[in-house]
Amino acid sequence: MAAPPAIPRRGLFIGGGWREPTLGRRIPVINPATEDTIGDIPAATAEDVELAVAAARSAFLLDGGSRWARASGATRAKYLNAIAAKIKEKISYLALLETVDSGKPKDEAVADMDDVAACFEYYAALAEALDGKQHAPISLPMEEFKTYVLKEPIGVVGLITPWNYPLLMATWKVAPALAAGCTAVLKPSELASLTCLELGAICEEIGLPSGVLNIITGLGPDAGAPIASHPHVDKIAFTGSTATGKTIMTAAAQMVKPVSLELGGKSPLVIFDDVADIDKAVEWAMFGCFFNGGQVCSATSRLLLHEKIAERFLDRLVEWAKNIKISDPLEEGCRLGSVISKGQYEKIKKFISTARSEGATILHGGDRPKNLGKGFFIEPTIITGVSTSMQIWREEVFGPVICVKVFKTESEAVELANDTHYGLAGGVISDDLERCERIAKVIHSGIVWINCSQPTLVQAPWGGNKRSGFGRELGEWGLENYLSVKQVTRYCKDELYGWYQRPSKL
Ligand SMILES: NC(=O)c1ccc[n+]([C@@H]2O[C@H](COP(=O)([O-])OP(=O)(O)OC[C@H]3O[C@@H](n4cnc5c(N)ncnc54)[C@H](O)[C@@H]3O)[C@@H](O)[C@H]2O)c1
Ligand SMILES: C[N+](C)(C)CC=O
Repeated sequence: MAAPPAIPRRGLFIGGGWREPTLGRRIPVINPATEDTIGDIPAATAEDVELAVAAARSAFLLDGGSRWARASGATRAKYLNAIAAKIKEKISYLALLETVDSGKPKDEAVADMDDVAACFEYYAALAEALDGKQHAPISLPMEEFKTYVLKEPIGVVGLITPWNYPLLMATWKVAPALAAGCTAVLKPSELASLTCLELGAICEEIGLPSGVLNIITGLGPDAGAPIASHPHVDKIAFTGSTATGKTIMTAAAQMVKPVSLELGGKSPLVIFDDVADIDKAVEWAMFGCFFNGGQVCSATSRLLLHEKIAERFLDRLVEWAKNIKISDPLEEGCRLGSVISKGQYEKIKKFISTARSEGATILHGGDRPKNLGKGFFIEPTIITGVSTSMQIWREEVFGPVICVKVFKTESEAVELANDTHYGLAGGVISDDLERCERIAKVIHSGIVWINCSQPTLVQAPWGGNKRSGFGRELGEWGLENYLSVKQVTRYCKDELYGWYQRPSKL
């Protein structure tokens, strides 16, 4: 088993340096796999947010913006590539920190850190490409005007992120925001902030200009809310629960501040009877809801099985689920770690007991694994006998819990797939590709996977519809989130425009 890493004691990262929170408060860091307190993080309040926003604003405006906001994209790209290089250099350490902070298996944390570095590199390339996209001419049907477009950074952005992929979800915002020329205040989740604070240390090491990225840790209402309502924060990008998303949108609305919201989900995975290889489909169903302990916004937690394969499929699913290595996430080969916190553990247990009391069947799991007396571990859980009015069908669990329904026809499958207020993702597994394409068009979601579940590609747009939020991260859409489009129009004839009559010369 890998040795647990040393936990650094960090302050808030503001204006390129470290400072203790104004009120001196700190929040304990608990390793969810052992329940041990392993360190603490600063608990920022509105006073610290003031300092961070002021640092970000002055970095945005410094020297007329020539140091950052109006520097060439190529200049900013050098910093983003330098951050990526440092992440790669420290990958094992960062992955171990993420593991003990979040409870996710070490192998998953390593993959997350790879994705973090790749995301910084990707947006470095887009920052460079942005230089060539400035002054793009607009074709006009007249000659007296010439128009071109500038893409400018929105300003100071507030980035508020969740705990399930702590550094990766922060990176999905930080990398494009900095590539665009914005300056930022990042507020990661109080439940997992360690790697985000290390990002501050990396920015310091590579010499990122002071104030370009500020990192404030603390509770949502104390440190997140003042960012959302701050008059000098020009945009909020938020990933988290639908409930918090609504609060943030309400606060931002008071200043007509733009927001992008990546919220929760209850995504379907539809599996047809024509699949030749049942095990291949079973593995994707597992990946869709047990990866990261099911604490994935896009988890395909509603499994829809064609009646002809349902029994066979569920038998195999249970066999595969029994075979998952559940252990301390630092152990080699671990494939299911603990969930993030005691609160989340209890919430998931409550979802399972409510499903049981509403008449569903717990086909597999539902409890703490017998070999693990400590830590917030829950077995991979498969629930059948579900009706569409049950809580387990309607609400996001954010844990390793799949609920299953059986369908007879393609149209019934589509109706069930769309029977949700959410609209983040969905998947279909069938050997009939025409059918897959047909279903991809009619699932109401921002993402559809065919013959898989969960691949996340930095080049492709990510985001949802309905109560899963709006706006798209990743790809070129992720950069547009942080850019404002300005038209510049010039009158270019020597003559008068000629609308008003020239007064006679005296
Ligand atoms: N759509 C996506 O891409 C995506 C990705 C990851 C997670 N999520 C969603 O995130 C949720 C789980 O994450 P969570 O429990 O950290 O969510 P959460 O809403 O509890 O917290 C998210 C962030 O908001 C902050 N916050 C809380 N209250 C606040 C307030 N009043 N004002 C400002 N900030 C506040 C928290 O401190 C945290 O940093 C799930 O619903 C999941 O689906 C979505
Ligand atoms: C997209 N993903 C899976 C990395 C994070 C969503 O929770």
